[in-house]
Amino acid sequence: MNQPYLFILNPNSGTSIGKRTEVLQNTINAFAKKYQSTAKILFTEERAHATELVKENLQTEDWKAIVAVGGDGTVNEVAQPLVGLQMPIGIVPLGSGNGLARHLGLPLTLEAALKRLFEGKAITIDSAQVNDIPFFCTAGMGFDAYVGHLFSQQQERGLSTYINVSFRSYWSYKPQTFRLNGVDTHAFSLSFANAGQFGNNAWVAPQANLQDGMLDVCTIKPFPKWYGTSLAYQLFTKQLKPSRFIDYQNLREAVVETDVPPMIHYDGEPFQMNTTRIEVKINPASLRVIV
Ligand SMILES: Nc1ncnc2c1ncn2[C@@H]1O[C@H](COP(=O)(O)OP(=O)(O)OP(=O)(O)O)[C@@H](O)[C@H]1O
Repeated sequence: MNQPYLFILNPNSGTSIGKRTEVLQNTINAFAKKYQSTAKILFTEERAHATELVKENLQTEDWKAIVAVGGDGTVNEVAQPLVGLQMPIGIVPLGSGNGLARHLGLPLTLEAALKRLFEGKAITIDSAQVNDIPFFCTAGMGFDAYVGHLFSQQQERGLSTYINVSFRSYWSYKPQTFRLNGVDTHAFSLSFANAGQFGNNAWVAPQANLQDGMLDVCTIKPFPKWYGTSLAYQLFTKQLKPSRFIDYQNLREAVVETDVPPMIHYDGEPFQMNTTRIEVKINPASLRVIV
């Protein structure tokens, strides 16, 4: 028998996990059996529960990997306790955006993702943190954080809800001023990219590399409304590049100061900071992930 796998499923991720828990469990067990392994399957019950489940179960067996079944928020919660450890995370990307999985080129359907998991190899990637909150895909302030906040308040998740919320927010959102490494920066959004995309193939930093020990910091400056369509086109065709509205910096760390504590997002999860000084930094080669 091969080493067992621990699966953590978030029934709230994406649009389908909660509706087909039995099928998911049966499929995971069938794959484990096919690869002469076993699977322990646990479901999260609330926000942050995945992190607790990983901590409680980390030492109970000689796991081959701990697998997040869900979106970037679930990956974040499962990965947090694995930073700096040899234990790899596996990803079955059944969330709404699946930014990290898409960047890594992982399959997005259940069967294909499980096949890759059981046949894949572990690589080591960078992780990052915003103050003391780890993130693995992207974090940011401004428009992205605002959309993340509104998205989290919707009943339905999934891509269509995300587009709807983004489109509605676009008309009312007012750019803000951030002091980025001592420089006053009036911005529509400020994004810190470990991976290159927010999810749903919205590539905010197409050049981002998960193994270069650097963050790609993307400032989208305030732009006229007519530029919005062109910006969206560039974002979704992986063609965003420096221009009079877009600025990139390649940094190991950044300090952002604001007048009032900002709303941020980390891996799409909205979070209201309680401080006006935000430090973002990269932790090179700190997470093993099966690809
Ligand atoms: N049982 C649960 N009930 C409600 N919310 C939960 C539960 N378990 C976890 N959560 C929360 O669900 C949220 C969404 O999870 P996740 O990010 O994986 O899905 P998603 O937003 O659909 O996908 P993505 O982040 O890729 O767009 C996270 O904030 C997570 O903490």
